[in-house]
Amino acid sequence: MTEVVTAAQMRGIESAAIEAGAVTGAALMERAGAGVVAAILRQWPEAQSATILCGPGNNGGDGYVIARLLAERWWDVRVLGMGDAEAMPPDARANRAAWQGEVAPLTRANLEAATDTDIVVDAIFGTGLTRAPAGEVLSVLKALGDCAAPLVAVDAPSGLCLDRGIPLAREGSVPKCDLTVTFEVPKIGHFIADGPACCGALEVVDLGLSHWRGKLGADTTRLIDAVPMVPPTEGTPHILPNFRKKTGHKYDNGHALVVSGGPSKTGAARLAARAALRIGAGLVTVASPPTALAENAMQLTAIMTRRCGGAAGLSEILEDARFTALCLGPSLGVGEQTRAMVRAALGPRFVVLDADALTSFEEDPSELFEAIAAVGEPERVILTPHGGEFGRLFPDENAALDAGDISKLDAVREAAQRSGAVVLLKGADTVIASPDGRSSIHAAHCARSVPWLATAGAGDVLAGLIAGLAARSDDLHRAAADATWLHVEAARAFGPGLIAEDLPEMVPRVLRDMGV
Ligand SMILES: NC(=O)C1=CN([C@@H]2O[C@H](COP(=O)(O)OP(=O)(O)OC[C@H]3O[C@@H](n4cnc5c(N)ncnc54)[C@H](OP(=O)(O)O)[C@@H]3O)[C@@H](O)[C@H]2O)[C@@H](O)CC1
Ligand SMILES: [K+]
Repeated sequence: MTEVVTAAQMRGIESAAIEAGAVTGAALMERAGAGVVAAILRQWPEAQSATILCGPGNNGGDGYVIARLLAERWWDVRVLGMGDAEAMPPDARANRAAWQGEVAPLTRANLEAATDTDIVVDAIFGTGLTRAPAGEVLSVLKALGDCAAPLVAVDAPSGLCLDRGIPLAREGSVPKCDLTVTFEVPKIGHFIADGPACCGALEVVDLGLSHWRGKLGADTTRLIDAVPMVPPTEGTPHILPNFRKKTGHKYDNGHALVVSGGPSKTGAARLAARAALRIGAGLVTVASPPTALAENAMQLTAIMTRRCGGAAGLSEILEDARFTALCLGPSLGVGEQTRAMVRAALGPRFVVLDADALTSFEEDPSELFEAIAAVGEPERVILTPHGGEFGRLFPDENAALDAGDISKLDAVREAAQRSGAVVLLKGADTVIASPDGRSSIHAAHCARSVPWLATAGAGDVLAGLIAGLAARSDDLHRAAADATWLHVEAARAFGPGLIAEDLPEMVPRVLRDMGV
């Protein structure tokens, strides 16, 4: 998996390399600018002219390198620059001085006058954006949205916070780019919240800093491959070992239990159960209230059924230690009976709590967190809320997220610490965080965009995939990350028209195509 970093971590990598004498800032800027030029030439081989918008810092410095390199290729290049050249950081100042052409002021009027350009390059702000753009530069950013020419962002669409993926000014203040070219390693803001929609396709230019990247802490966020990058990442070898079943007895691949709701509320559990079986749990059983047993049994074949009378019945079933993972919540009903079942479920096995198992603790989430803590074994429980359920369980984190004070990543990390559980917050940007500090992001954007996955029951399937993988795994975070990837991949493989029942049926094809 690829790491994704904050702006501060990126600065740390860059300055460690420079301080060690391995590279100069000027050389990095040249590599960065050359990387953007190469990406532009690949993407728009017919283009001949560009308007480069250069900011007052090193992002602007990259812009001056790009202007020079394109002019050397006989492109017609126009530069609009912001700020006083003397006040620029040294490498940027040197590159501005090396630019032989004119630098017109970066104003909305000058941008709108540049109608005859093939490409517009946004090199106004990158990782150094510290506050909301205002005044003339804000006006320029808004006007960029109306540009007819393709828009290429250097490191980031200007105005986007690369830690939170949100505009630092108000909505509409970050241009929607066709291509974003970032450096060395993608930033968190490229993948969460508004980031992917603003970035367009994302390309990463290697600056040769992998040695210093390797010194990032263990709590660095991972990107769940395959990522929406250009060119597309080839293969997904890291996933293979986890998807491959153990040769041997069916019990060697675990036994997943999915708890069903009552009569006419049983479909969600069956969807989850089928997903768990398809992803390779050795056995899957649906625990059903007696009143819904016939309804479940009539629609299940390879999946077994067990009569389960409430929390006491569940405890009895779980005396069989061969149940290695449990999924509980889809269509289970909200209330004390579900709370009691959750308490009964927590124990020496992986437990996926979804939907009603989460909402049932809305009045007092601490009751759930105390029950999880009482199990004593870390990383045994995963909570898989959508945005609404997350707000019910973690109102403080959710309020800070809504206010833009913290990123989705940090909100989920805090939720993992607060709950003592792995937390997976669903969305087109899915974030997973564990109490041990690990975090992962999956962005279903660009080539991996699957709007048709927003369909009834898709969440139940995800819960089942996690339970099925966890049943034969020893790492719940990893199982959740791989299930998230597979969920999107199955939706991509089916395409538009998808309904939740189709997702488990696509799993064999996806696994086969991966070479599992
Ligand atoms: N990391 C790497 O390996 C490499 C990084 N490289 C490049 O460097 C970029 C980072 O450069 P950077 O640190 O100079 O920051 P950058 O984004 O240019 O902005 C800072 C300037 O903007 C200003 N400013 C900020 N907010 C503002 C606002 N709202 N409104 C107005 N002004 C505002 C701020 O002013 P100040 O806050 O100082 O008053 C300062 O002048 C990075 O994104 C990448 O492109 C490559 O060259 C080489 C390899
Ligand atoms: K930029």
